[in-house]
Amino acid sequence: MTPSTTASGSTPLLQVDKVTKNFRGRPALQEVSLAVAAGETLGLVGESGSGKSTLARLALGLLAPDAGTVRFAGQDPYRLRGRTGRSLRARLQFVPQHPRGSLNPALRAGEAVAFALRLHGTPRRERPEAVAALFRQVGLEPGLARRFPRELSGGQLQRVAVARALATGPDLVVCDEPTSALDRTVQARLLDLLTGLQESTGVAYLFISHDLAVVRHLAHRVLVLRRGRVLEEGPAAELWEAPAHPYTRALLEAATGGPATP
Ligand SMILES: Nc1ncnc2c1ncn2[C@@H]1O[C@H](COP(=O)(O)OP(=O)(O)OP(=O)(O)O)[C@@H](O)[C@H]1O
Repeated sequence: MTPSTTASGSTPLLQVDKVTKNFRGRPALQEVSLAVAAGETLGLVGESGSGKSTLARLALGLLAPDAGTVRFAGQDPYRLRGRTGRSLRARLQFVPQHPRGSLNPALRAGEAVAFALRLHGTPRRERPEAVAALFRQVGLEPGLARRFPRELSGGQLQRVAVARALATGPDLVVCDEPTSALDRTVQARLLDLLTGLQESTGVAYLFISHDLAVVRHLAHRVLVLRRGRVLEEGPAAELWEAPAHPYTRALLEAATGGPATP
C-alpha cells in the first residue's frame, strides 16, 4: 500500500511510513502507513488485537518500529530527548482509555493538570488560574480541581485527562478508546467536547476506537486496521456510505445494529 497522505495534500503533522512491529516474532503491524494533518481527525478502527494501541504507542514515541519510519513534525518521536525534545513532546499528547489508571490517585485533579503546566514551563504563580481556565474549557466546574480521582465520575475523569493533554498546547492528541469505558450519553458529550476543542484550538486527533459509530462522530478520515494491516482508508462519509471491504461492512453493522447498505 502506498504511503497515506492527508486529505488536503499538505505536509502531515504525523507521518507513519511502512511501519512493521513484531512482538516475540509475531507481527502486530505490517507495513502500515498513515498521515495526520494539522487540525484534522484521523479515526483508526479495527477489532481487538488489530494493532491499534501498538500504532498509538509508536506514534507517541513509546515504542520504536522494527522497520519503517514515524515522524512527528518531521522528527522521530522515539528519539525526542533534551530541550528540543521536551518542547516537541509537549506538542504531542495522549488521552488514554482508563484515566483512573493514568491519573495518580494521590494527586488532586487540579494538581495533575498543574503538573503538566509545570512541564510546559508555566510559572508557578500562573498555574492556579491556568488550571481553572482549562477546567472551564473542558466543561468542568473549577472547584472540582480539589477532588481526588476517586471522588470523580468516569466522565469527569476523562475531562480531566483532556484538560491535562491540552495543558501543553498540543498540535496532536492521540486518543486511545477514550470513550469506551463511558455510557452512551456521557460518551456523546465527551465527543462533542473534543469536536468543540478542535474547532477552538485547531488541535489534530489520532482517534482510536473499535466502534465505528464513535469514530463517525468526529473523524474526517478513517483507516481500518485488520490483523496489523491497513484494509481500507478514506473520507469518513465515503467509507460510511460505501465500505469497500466486507470487514468494514461488518464493523458498520456492529456500530449501527443493522445492515450498512439497504
Ligand atoms: N507488549 C507486547 N508484548 C507482546 N505482544 C503484544 C504486546 N503489545 C501488543 N501485543 C500483541 O500485538 C497485537 C496487537 O495488539 P494491540 O494492543 O495493538 O491491538 P488493539 O487493536 O489495540 O487491541 P485492543 O482493542 O484489544 O486494545 C496483539 O496480538 C497483541 O497480543
